[in-house]
Amino acid sequence: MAYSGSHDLALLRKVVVEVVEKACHLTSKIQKNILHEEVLKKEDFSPVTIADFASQALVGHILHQAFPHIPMVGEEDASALRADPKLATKVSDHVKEFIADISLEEVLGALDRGNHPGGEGTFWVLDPIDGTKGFLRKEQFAVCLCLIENGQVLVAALGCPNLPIDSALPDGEKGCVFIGVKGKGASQMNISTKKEFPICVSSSSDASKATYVESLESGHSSHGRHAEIASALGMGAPLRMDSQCKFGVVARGQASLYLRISKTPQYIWDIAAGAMIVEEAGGRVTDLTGRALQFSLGRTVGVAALFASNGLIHDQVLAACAPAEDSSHSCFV
Ligand SMILES: Nc1ncnc2c1ncn2[C@@H]1O[C@H](COP(=O)(O)O)[C@@H](OP(=O)(O)O)[C@H]1O
Ligand SMILES: [Mg+2]
Ligand SMILES: [Mg+2]
Ligand SMILES: [Mg+2]
Repeated sequence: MAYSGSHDLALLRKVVVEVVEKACHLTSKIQKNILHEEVLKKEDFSPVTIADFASQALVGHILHQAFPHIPMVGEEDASALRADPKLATKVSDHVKEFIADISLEEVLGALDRGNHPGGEGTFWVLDPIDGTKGFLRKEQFAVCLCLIENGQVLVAALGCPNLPIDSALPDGEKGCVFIGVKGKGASQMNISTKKEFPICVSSSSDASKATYVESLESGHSSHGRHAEIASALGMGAPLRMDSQCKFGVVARGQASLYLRISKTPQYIWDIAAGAMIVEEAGGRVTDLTGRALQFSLGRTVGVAALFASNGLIHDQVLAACAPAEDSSHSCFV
């Protein structure tokens, strides 16, 4: 459906793509030589690195300069860095490679811009590195940014520096950005050449011939439950990868289904940008009961289990999910 609000979507798209590209360059550079002491453990034992912090500071600062009145929901904040001045300086030095005159205090302030609670209204949603575990394994990760207005994603970009541009050439050139604009479709851009082309989901309506994709980390979603659903549909083995690259892979038709049956309510920064890009590419994203995801509930989407498909096989997947699904997976609000 065409957007009829007051935002200039073309301008937003330009800024979103440029800032995500910058964050891809920054994070890729850090990924090559990341040191053990540059990785912290959060309270939930998940890792966070200087690259996550630097990426959020860079994106937060640039967006604040361009759109001072739009707040941001971001995964990270500056509290760990305020307690560790040496690490804070490292982060700041990386950001300075892109914004020469930024001060340490501005870097920390830009990071803390991610503390917005979400809900109704207009705000950015940023995952400065999605798939930090993949990032540390030198595998897939994504910089994920979108703008949400009253629960609707207007513009989204997924920067995937390590994803092969052509899925038929897994050892070929890597680095693409998936882009979605409300009502205008989705595209894939090559990070180095800037060449861009429209993408669409696969046209296969035969679930038994479909490829599905899931997290590489078995602790992030239930590989066992996914396998039961895949088996009921007659699907083969999954493709596994970290991060919202999985949404990109569905959006460009490389896979027809992304299953994410988790036990905890999913954060909007892990889902919103990728889900919108799949929908703009012609696919569908819902919880396991077929309800659309909600991005106006706060910092989570309220549900722990969801899937993205090419649309054509969506009802078949819903039917396969239905019999054994534990209702506690479906809604937490
Ligand atoms: N136990 C868990 N259950 C569900 N999701 C989890 C999880 N632990 C971490 N995550 C989320 O899974 C995301 C990575 O997903 P994936 O497995 O698809 O790469 C993480 O994003 P970050 O890497 O940004 O922290 C984190 O938010
Ligand atoms: Mg994290
Ligand atoms: Mg994430
Ligand atoms: Mg993250």
